[in-house]
Amino acid sequence: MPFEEVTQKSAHHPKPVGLVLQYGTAGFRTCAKKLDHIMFRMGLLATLRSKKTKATIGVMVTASHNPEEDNGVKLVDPMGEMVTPAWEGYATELANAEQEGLLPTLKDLIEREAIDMAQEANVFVGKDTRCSSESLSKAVMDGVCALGGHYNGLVTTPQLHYLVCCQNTQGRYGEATIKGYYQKLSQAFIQLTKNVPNRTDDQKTLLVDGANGIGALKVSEMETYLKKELQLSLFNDGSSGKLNHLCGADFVKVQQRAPKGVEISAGERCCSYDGDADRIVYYYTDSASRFHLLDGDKIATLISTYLKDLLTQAGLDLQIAVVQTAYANGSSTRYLEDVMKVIVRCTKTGVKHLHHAAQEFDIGIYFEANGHGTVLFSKLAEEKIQQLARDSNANDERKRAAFTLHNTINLINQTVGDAMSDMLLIEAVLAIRGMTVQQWDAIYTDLPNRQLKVKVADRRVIDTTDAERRTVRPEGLQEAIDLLVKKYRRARSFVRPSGTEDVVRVYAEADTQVGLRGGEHNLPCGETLPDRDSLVFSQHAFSLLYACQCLMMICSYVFQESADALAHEVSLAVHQLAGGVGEEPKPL
Ligand SMILES: CC(=O)N[C@H]1[C@@H](OP(=O)(O)O)O[C@H](CO)[C@@H](O)[C@@H]1O
Ligand SMILES: [Mg+2]
Repeated sequence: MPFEEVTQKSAHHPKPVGLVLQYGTAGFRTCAKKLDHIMFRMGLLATLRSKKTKATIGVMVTASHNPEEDNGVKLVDPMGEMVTPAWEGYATELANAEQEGLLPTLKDLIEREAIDMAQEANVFVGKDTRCSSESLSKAVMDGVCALGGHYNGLVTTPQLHYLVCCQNTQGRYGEATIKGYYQKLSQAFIQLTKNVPNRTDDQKTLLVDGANGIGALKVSEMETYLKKELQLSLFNDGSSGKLNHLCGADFVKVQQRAPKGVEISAGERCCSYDGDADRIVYYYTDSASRFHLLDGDKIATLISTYLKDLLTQAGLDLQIAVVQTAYANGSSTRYLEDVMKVIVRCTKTGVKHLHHAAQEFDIGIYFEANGHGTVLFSKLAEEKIQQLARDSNANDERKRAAFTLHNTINLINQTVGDAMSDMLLIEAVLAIRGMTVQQWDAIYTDLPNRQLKVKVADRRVIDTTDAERRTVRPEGLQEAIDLLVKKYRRARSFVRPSGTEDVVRVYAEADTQVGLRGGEHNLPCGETLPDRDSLVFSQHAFSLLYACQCLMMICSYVFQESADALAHEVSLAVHQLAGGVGEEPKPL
């Protein structure tokens, strides 16, 4: 009986009494030391899910952008998507059963789901480069072995999703090997860029910050397949630095500055992956050394502009939508709705929510502002594109557009956001449209924004609604936020409990000086800007150019200061009304 083996093996992976963890935004995630029993149990659960679905299931051991000391685990369903919500619930039940309750919980689950235990099981296990991932993935394998078969390997999260999908579609999505993944993506990239006239060396080179993680390893493996059509300068490749430390997509996005360890010259195109390479952000510095970030919102805009134009050229009537979360910059939403006239949806944070919403459209482009996203094509959309590419009566322009769309589909990892696939797509789009990173950046201007974290005793006291844009609990918090937001123009702020860290996240954006305290505003370099009144009166003394430059600088710092001030004030409200622990948040 397999249950005897479960009992025997689970004794090697004991649960610390009383420890309660929840399957959150991206599975279980916490300090690696607390996860051994969770891994074993997720091995068991994945095997049951495999028996239930009669398909290969994936288990990924990673804590993505979290610090090196953390780890985590999440399950991947047969088509490469996140595990279905009911099974997230089972995961939490199984994880929290005390040692003696494990077997009854397992048996109860088998009964509820009517699982045929004689059915074969197949589980792919992936892991990132964290030190703890080695032993934790072995714990998963122990769980799998107690009930079924396995696969093991060092892969990025999106590679695992891809492998699972290929395996369960009998190769229709691609070959279920890492080599197959590199070949599929590289061939599509080469096809897309081969006819681009005058692609300069600048367009063919890109700086990549690998966050000292698995993405660095894997992107250098892929480079040979790209046949010099894209040449990468890889930084933070894991040879010396620490995973995600002062580098990687999350650091760059949240800190709004370049990562450590990357030598950037003015105007050079750079990108950063996160720790498991399912996110990407781009950036550059201008000639005045100012940092410019191109995040998930800018990526979504670039890709939707590209796809919309291709559909027009192809004469295909397919509905495009962009899915965002509350973290999307207000300027991006406005641009997409008002200028591009595409449908925009807002969902809760977490890729599973965005992915689900994107599936409702012919072409659903989803990106979290942090750079996690991809594009989904419905079956109908893919068929229409294929048909047109084969149609001998269609004119050359339409057919060319259909071929380009077909190669674009092959370049995209539709199972989940994928830094490597997204990077190739962005590079192809920039090449095809002959755009520089500065031109891309200029499509719209981000509203200054700030993200902060507040420590509270129990973050579950915060309950949200309206895709997390408003709080319903604790009492008085939303009213306080509303009052604070009113002090600023074009301002927006919301708070929500994180699903991956023990903090409450605060987001604020604003574009106006209204509500700022008067007096001096200090630049980061320590210089003092004149206050508003003296600026107005002293304009006569300035040359026009100098006045404009000065004004632009002031605007940029003052606007940023509004976003910072609002974020700080909202953090204080959270601290006061939601059980903040430790010192009150300090102004930035
Ligand atoms: C503001 C933010 O970036 N939140 C991230 C973060 O979730 P939180 O629930 O906010 O901790 O990690 C998730 C998993 O990687 C990612 O999907 C999400 O976008
Ligand atoms: Mg990640």
